[in-house]
Amino acid sequence: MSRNLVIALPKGRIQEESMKIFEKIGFGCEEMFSGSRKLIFHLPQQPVTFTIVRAQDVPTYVHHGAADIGICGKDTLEESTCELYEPLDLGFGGCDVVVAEPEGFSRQHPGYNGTTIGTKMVNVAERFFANKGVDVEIIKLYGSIELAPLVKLAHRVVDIVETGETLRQNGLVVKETIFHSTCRVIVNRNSMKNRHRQIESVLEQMHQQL
Ligand SMILES: Nc1ncnc2c1ncn2[C@@H]1O[C@H](COP(=O)(O)OP(=O)(O)OP(=O)(O)O)[C@@H](O)[C@H]1O
Ligand SMILES: O=P(O)(O)OC[C@H]1O[C@H](OP(=O)(O)OP(=O)(O)O)[C@H](O)[C@@H]1O
Repeated sequence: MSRNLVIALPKGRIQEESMKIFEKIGFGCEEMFSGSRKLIFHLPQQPVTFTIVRAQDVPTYVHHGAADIGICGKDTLEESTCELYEPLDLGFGGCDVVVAEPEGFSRQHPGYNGTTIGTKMVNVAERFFANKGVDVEIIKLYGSIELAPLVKLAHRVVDIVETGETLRQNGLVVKETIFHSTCRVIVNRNSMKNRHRQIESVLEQMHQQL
């Protein structure tokens, strides 16, 4: 008998919605909803295993075949260098990836050339500015991105905006939107071939819930 279908669920703000969509297609797991600290859950009635993975690591687990299927934001996929299938847009987890700056900054410095950019999303930022043919210095950060321009670590940031509250409370404004992001289902390339019927059926059922 083949091994269980392994599904990588993202920890954090998109975890609950991700679990809910699987619950709706009959892959509910009470223990997983109960605040357990376990990172792996085998469904009792089905050949399905869930793993709990940091959102940014989901593409890596799926790319290497440690999971057959995963859920993560389009922003995470754009940042990742993994080769994956991305068959379904789930619609939730909506946010924009933007260039933001202190209010009024562009009146004095309208261009990007010679400026510094603070961001978690180094690959996205590099591609975006390279496509514009401008020369910027990118500074890799891991969080509190909006702080960077306030303390003169960087002129601007590339970051996620959902409600806009973090920008507002820190006196920043959007200069440009790079793209809109929503959560996607991703599938390992070999799994898509070797477990085609099973994965197609899961995708079809998920699609029906949207
Ligand atoms: N306000 C938001 N901030 C960050 N991500 C958001 C927001 N709203 C929706 N998202 C989506 O949720 C996904 C997961 O975000 P989450 O903060 O849980 O994980 P993460 O980006 O890996 O952060 P962390 O470094 O805290 O683990 C993002 O990749 C993005 O697609
Ligand atoms: O538009 P909003 O609704 O305010 O959401 C956007 C903020 O949320 C995220 O930060 P997060 O909470 O993940 O903090 P961190 O970057 O410090 O990890 C993101 O990096 C923005 O700072």
